[in-house]
Amino acid sequence: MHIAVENLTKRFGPVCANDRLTVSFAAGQIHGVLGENGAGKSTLMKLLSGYIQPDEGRIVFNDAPRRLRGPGDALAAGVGMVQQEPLDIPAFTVLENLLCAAPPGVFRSRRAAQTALLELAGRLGFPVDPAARLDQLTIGQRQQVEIMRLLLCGAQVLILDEPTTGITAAQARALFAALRQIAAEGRTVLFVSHKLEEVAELCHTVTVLRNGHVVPPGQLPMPQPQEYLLSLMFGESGAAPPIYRPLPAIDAPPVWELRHVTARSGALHLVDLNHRFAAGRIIGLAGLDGSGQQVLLRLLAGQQAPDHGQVLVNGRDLTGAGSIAFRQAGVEYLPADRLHDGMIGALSLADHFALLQRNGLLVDRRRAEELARQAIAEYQIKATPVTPIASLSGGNQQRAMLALIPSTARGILAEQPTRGLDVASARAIWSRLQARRDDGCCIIFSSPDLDEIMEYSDEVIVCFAGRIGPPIPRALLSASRLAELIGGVGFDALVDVVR
Ligand SMILES: Nc1ncnc2c1ncn2[C@@H]1O[C@H](COP(=O)(O)OP(=O)(O)OP(=O)(O)O)[C@@H](O)[C@H]1O
Repeated sequence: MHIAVENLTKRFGPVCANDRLTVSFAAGQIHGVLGENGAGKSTLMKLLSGYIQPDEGRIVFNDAPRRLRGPGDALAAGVGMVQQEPLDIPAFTVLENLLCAAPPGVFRSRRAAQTALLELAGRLGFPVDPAARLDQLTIGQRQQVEIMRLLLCGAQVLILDEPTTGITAAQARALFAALRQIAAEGRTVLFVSHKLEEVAELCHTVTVLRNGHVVPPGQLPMPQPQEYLLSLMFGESGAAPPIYRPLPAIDAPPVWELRHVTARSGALHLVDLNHRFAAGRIIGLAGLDGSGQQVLLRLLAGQQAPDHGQVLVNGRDLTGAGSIAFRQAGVEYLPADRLHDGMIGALSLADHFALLQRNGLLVDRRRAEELARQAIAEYQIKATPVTPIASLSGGNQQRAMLALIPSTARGILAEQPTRGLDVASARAIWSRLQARRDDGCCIIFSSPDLDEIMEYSDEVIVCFAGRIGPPIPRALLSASRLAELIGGVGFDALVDVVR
C-alpha cells in the first residue's frame, strides 16, 4: 500500500511537532525516518496510525484521503503500529492475545488462527509457541508477537518506532530479516530510528525530520553519506564530538565502599564483593544483560540490602538503611525507565521541584517554577516549567531528570543513561555527567553499548555471571578485549591478577 501525507500539521500548545509535512512512502520498501529527539517522528507515526488526529493537512492511502478516528480505524484501513510497550494482555497466551485482538471474522476458529500464526512465524523466522503466556516472553519475543498480530489482522503498512530499544542483538538481527521479508512480500515498512547504522543497514529510503520539518523536502534514496545525514539531523554543529577533558586529581575518600558483600537476585549470586569507588571518576559497568550490574547498582543505591557484608557511603556504614538514607547521604539514582521509575509523567518540571522542597508542608510554588525555569535554560530542555514530563521527548526527559539531581550529590548511579537518545542528546547528557564528575562526583553507569562504555568511562568494571571484576583503567582496555571479557573470555585471569 502506498501511503502519503500532504501538508500535515500537528501542534501541541506552542510546539508545532509536525509543520506542513509532505512526504510519501511506496509499497514494497523499508523507509527509514530519522531525526533527533523531539524532531517529530513519533508524532507523524501516531498520526498515520490513528492514535492522534492532525490539525491540518491530509493522510492519503493508495491515493484516497483517509480520516482516521483511532488505531482500529487505521488497522482496518491497513496500517498498524508496533508499540514500544506492546498493547497485549500479559496473563493470556500468544494465541489468546491474537484471538482477542483480531477484528470479528478474521479467523474462522481457534485452530485456523493457530495455523495462520505458525505459518506466518515460519515465513518471518520468528520461533513462537502459541501456548506461551505473554508475561513469560522477553520484550523482543513480545515485539515479534505484536508484529505477527498486526499482519494477521490485515496490516499492509507496518510502523515501528525505535524497535531495537530493549531487545538483544540477536533479536534485532531476526527483526531485520523479518522486515526485509515483509517488504519483499509487497508491504510498506516505516522504520523510525535515530540510529544511523540501523537505517543504513536496513532501509531503501530515508526521510529526515528536523524541528517538525522534512529536510530536505521529500525522501532520499539510501545509501547516503553518514556525515550528510548527521548534518541534516542536527544542523552543521550538532554532531561535533565531545571535547576530551583530562581527569582532575581528587584526593577524597571513596564515595562507596563494599566490604565482603554477598547478595542474591533470582539465580544470580554475588559473593564477597570488596570494592572502593573513588570520587571524581566515571565508572562504566559492562556485561551481558543480567550479569550482575543491575544488582550492583541497586546495592549502591540502597534499594537492595546485602545478605552479608557492609555498604559504606562517604565512610558511613549504611548497610540495610534503605534508599532514602542513601539519598540523604548524597546518592542519586537515574533509572533506565525514566517514566516508570524516575519521574511522574503527569507532573511538570515545576511540580517535581516542588516535590523536592523540604520546608514541611508548605510548597513555595513560585520558587519551584523559578528553579524549573533555571533548569530549562541551563540544561536546554525544550519545555515550559508546566509542561507534563510525559509529553517531553526522551532526550528532554533525561535532561530534566539530570537537572533534578541536587548539586550536593556525591554519587550518581545511572542505568543506561542514554537509552533511546539520539547522538546529540546523548552527548549533551554526557557533557553534563562529565561536569558532575569534574565537580567531584563518582558516576557509575551501566550500558549495553560497548562504544558508550569505551568512550565515557575512566574505569571499566566487567560483570560476568554474577561476578564483578576489578576496575580496569579505560586507557588499558581495547574494545575487542572488552567484548571478550563480557563473554567471560579471560575473566578468571583478570580477577586472579588483583587477588
Ligand atoms: N502529547 C504531547 N503534548 C505536548 N507536547 C508533545 C506531545 N507529544 C509530543 N510533543 C512535543 O512535540 C515535539 C515532537 O515530539 P515527538 O515525540 O514527535 O519527537 P520524536 O522525534 O519522536 O522524539 P524522540 O526521538 O525523543 O521520541 C517535542 O517537542 C515534544 O515535546
